[in-house]
Amino acid sequence: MNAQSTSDTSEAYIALGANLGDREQTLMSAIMMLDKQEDIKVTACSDLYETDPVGYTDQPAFINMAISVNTTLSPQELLDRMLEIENQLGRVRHIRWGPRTVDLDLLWYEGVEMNTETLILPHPRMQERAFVLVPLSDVVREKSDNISYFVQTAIESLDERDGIRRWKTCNWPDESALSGN
Ligand SMILES: Nc1ncnc2c1ncn2[C@@H]1O[C@H](COP(=O)(O)OP(=O)(O)OP(=O)(O)O)[C@@H](O)[C@H]1O
Ligand SMILES: Nc1nc2c(c(=O)[nH]1)N=C(CO)CN2
Repeated sequence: MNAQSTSDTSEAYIALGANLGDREQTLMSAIMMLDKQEDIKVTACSDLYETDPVGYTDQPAFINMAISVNTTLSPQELLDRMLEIENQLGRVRHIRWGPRTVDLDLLWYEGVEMNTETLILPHPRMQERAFVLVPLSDVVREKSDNISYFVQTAIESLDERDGIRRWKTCNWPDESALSGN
């Protein structure tokens, strides 16, 4: 059974990005692969945004999204599943901040702050990235917890919000809502 919202489940937020191959198809595959796991349920999905590359700029535009999940996994277990999915979808690491088939970042995990060699929470660079915060604001809008306040405050503090274009809507779990927008 998929992870439902009970006392042993936690809410987490994941950012997705892609700028190689069929970006939209790859991102939807990643979301479906997460949701198919017994201990992860995807609960909401942002719109899809086309975004100009940040950091290393000589690369194609990205599609960026964010999702919320309920999970019974620990933060590290959840990250490990995300990295497995990146590998299954053919991600190869070349240049830091360079082109990628798919990138999954764990942004925030309910009630957890941590800093290990393999996982930092909340994600250390999320506050400065419009390509993360704008999609994330779609999925935190209805939330009553402090993530919503955190995201809103961070968006207001951004120096730069250009280069982010709404591309398509995503009415998860109705995949057909993606086509023909
Ligand atoms: N919150 C986090 N989410 C995802 N990866 C993290 C996180 N904290 C630490 N990491 C570590 O970062 C490593 C490298 O991640 P990745 O290759 O996706 O970086 P990047 O996308 O190039 O850059 P950035 O981290 O700035 O987005 C991962 O293998 C993981 O162990
Ligand atoms: N627009 C955009 N730029 C980026 C992105 C991304 O997802 N979107 N990811 C990066 C590495 O994490 C570096 N630069």
